[in-house]
Amino acid sequence: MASETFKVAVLPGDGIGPEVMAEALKVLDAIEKKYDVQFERRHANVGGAGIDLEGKALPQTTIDICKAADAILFGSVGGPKWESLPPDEQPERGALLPLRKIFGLFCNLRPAIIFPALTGSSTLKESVIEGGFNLLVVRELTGGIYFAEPKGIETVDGVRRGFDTMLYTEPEIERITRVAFDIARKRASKVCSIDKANVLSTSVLWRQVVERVAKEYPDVALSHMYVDNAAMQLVRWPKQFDVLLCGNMFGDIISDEAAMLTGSLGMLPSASLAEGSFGMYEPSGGSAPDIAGQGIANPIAQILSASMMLRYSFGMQQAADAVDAAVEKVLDQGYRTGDIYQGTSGETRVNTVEMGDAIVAAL
Ligand SMILES: NC(=O)C1=CN([C@@H]2O[C@H](COP(=O)(O)OP(=O)(O)OC[C@H]3O[C@@H](n4cnc5c(N)ncnc54)[C@H](O)[C@@H]3O)[C@@H](O)[C@H]2O)C=CC1
Ligand SMILES: CC(C)CC(=O)C(=O)O
Ligand SMILES: [Mg+2]
Repeated sequence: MASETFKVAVLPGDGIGPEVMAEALKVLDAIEKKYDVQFERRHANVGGAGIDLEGKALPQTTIDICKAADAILFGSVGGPKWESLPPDEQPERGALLPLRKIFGLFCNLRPAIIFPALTGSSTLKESVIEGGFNLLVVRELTGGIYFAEPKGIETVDGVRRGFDTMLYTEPEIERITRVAFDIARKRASKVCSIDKANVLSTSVLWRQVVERVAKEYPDVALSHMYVDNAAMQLVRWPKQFDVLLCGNMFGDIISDEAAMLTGSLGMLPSASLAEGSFGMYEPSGGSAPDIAGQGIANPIAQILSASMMLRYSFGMQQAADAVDAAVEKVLDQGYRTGDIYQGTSGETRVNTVEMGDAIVAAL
C-alpha cells in the first residue's frame, strides 16, 4: 500500500488531447513504481467529448469529479466539429473558461525553456538562442477581456456589431503581481510587466498597481513593456526576459510565441493555479485538429504539465525533477516527434507513443 495517495481528475478532451494524455498517464504509472505514491485517477469528459457523450461541454459529473480531486490533469478542447454551436456552448467558452473560473485558477505559469538539444528546432538563429534562455510567462487567468461582461453580438440600427469588455480590478492585478514577484525572487529577480498602457485604461491601472506592489520587492528589478514591443523583443532577444507578467489575453498570445522559441508549441506545459495547492495542469497549446488522430503529436507539453502537477500540487519536487530530466535525456538521445524533427544526423523520428515510451524508459 502506497504511503500517499493523490486524487487526479483526468480530462483528456478533444483532438490530440487523449493521445498526449495517454503518454502522461504512463509517466504517472512509472512515478508510482519509483516513488511511494499512488495517483487515484478518475476520467471525465470535457469539451467536445462532453458535448458528444453527455450533451454538455462541462457536464456536472465532470465538475464533481474535479471537485473531489487534488488536481486536474487537462488535455485540450475544441475543434471544427463544435465551432458552429452557440459560443457559450462551445468547448472553450462552455468548458475551459468555466473550469478556470469555478476552481479560481487565477494564475497561469507557462515556462519557456530551451533545451540545449533543441536549439536547432527553434526558428530563431542559433546566435540568438545559444547558451539557452529560461523565461516564465505569469498570466492572469480568470479576469480581463475573456471573462468580463457585457460581451456579445447585437444589431443596432440594422448594423451587426460584436463587443467584449476588458476589465481588471485592483485586487485581481495585485494578486497576480505578487505571484510574479515572489517567483522572480527565486529566479533571476527580473519582472517585465506587459501592457498596453498607451491605449487601454485597464493597462493604466495595471501599471499603477504593479508599480505599487513592486515597492515591496526592492530586490526585484521591474520594467514595463507595451505588448506590441514585447512580441517583437521576444523574437529579437529572448534572453533579456526572466518573468513576464501579463493579463489574460496578452499572456495567451505571448506564451504561444514563447513556445515556438523553444521549438514547438508541443513543448510548452502550463500550470493553472488557485490559492493553495489546487491546480489544473494543461499544455499551452490546443487540440491541434490538423494532426489529431495521426499519433504524431508531441506529448512533451502534456508530460511536463504532469511534472508541474507533481511539483505544485503534490509537493513532489524530486519526482518532478526526475520527469524533467527524463525529457531532457530523450531529447539529448535524439528522439524527435515531427514538430521538432530537423532531419539532422543523430535524430530519430518517433511518434507520440514512442516518445512517451522513451521518456518512461529514461525515468
Ligand atoms: N487549452 C485548450 O484547450 C486550448 C484549445 N484551443 C482550441 O484548439 C483548437 C485548435 O486551435 P489552434 O489555433 O489550431 O491551436 P493549436 O494550439 O491547437 O495548434 C496550433 C499549431 O500547433 C501545433 N501543435 C499544437 N500542439 C502540438 C503538439 N503537442 N505537437 C505537435 N504540434 C502541436 C498544431 O498542429 C498546429 O499546427 C481550437 O478549437 C482552439 O479553440 C486552443 C488553445 C488552447
Ligand atoms: C480558450 C482559450 C483562452 C485557450 C487558450 O488559448 C489558452 O489558454 O492558451
Ligand atoms: Mg492560447
